[in-house]
Amino acid sequence: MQTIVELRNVTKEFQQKKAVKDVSFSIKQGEMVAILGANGAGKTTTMRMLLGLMKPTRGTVSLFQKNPRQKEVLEKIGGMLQEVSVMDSLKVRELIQLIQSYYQNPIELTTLLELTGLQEEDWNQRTEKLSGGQKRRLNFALALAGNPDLLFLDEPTVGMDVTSREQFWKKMKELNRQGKTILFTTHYLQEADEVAGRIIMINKGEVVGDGTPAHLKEKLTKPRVMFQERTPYTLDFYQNFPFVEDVQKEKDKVTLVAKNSDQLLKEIFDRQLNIYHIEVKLGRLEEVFSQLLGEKKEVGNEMFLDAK
Ligand SMILES: Nc1ncnc2c1ncn2[C@@H]1O[C@H](COP(=O)(O)OP(=O)(O)OP(=O)(O)O)[C@@H](O)[C@H]1O
Repeated sequence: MQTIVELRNVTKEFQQKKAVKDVSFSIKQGEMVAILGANGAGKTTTMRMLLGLMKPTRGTVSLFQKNPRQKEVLEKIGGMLQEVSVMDSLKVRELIQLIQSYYQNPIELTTLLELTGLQEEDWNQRTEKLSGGQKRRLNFALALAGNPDLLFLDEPTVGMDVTSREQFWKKMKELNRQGKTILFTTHYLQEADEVAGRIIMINKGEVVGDGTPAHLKEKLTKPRVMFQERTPYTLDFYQNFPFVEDVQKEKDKVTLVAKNSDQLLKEIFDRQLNIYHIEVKLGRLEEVFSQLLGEKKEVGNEMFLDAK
């Protein structure tokens, strides 16, 4: 597949501060890529340079082998940035139609409604009257309005409720299957793990990890052997078991963090433990993060990261 996004040795400095340091990566057509990193890691700055909204201090950015500001490129890309700024005096429909008029093959309005979850009754609303969630949907609609081949989404699901988030990713996967290339940032590790084919991790302006979620987890986490007990064993028993690094036990459900999952399984079978539903799983993306980025704190089921 063709390379359509390329950063070569890109550095961005603000006064004395280096927000992005010598970053290089490329993305091929059809990829769905998540850029992850703690607050202030340089994700938005990278996104802005890709969208041609900001020039790198050094290095080159190209989209479709061209400068991101060229008209042929702008016609093929769509972007949704964190801050929601729309033209207040227009109605939703007028604004979308205005944006569509800049593109050669805009997406059909009904398809756009369906993709973005905007309701027909929102259509004639003035944009300043929309709620936060509706404004994000409108922003998403504006990113998609020109039927772009390449989409940039900066924290697209912030502020969305769980159902909206699920629906959003379902649509994104559909668009990706149709061949669109999607690059997004998020702080929700679980959604990156579920939807991204590739994760690029940025820490303090530098790329510190790049690969499929499975590849990163294989490389940087310990596997888990999980099962249920028929006969209860004590925590001590598991802690002293060969090839076990850590133990989590909740009622009859046991998770053993393995130093070596094949050897651990062999020991389990040799000793004929009275257990069932045995599964081997890779470690979690959160661990990849703590390995690569340092401190973390948990909020609900998701992991948010503190910049060090
Ligand atoms: N216009 C600017 N002027 C000065 N410093 C800036 C500017 N934009 C970003 N920075 C700094 O560059 C660094 C990277 O910021 P950036 O917004 O790219 O991070 P981020 O990874 O997107 O963070 P977050 O997850 O919080 O959105 C931060 O230290 C930030 O303060």
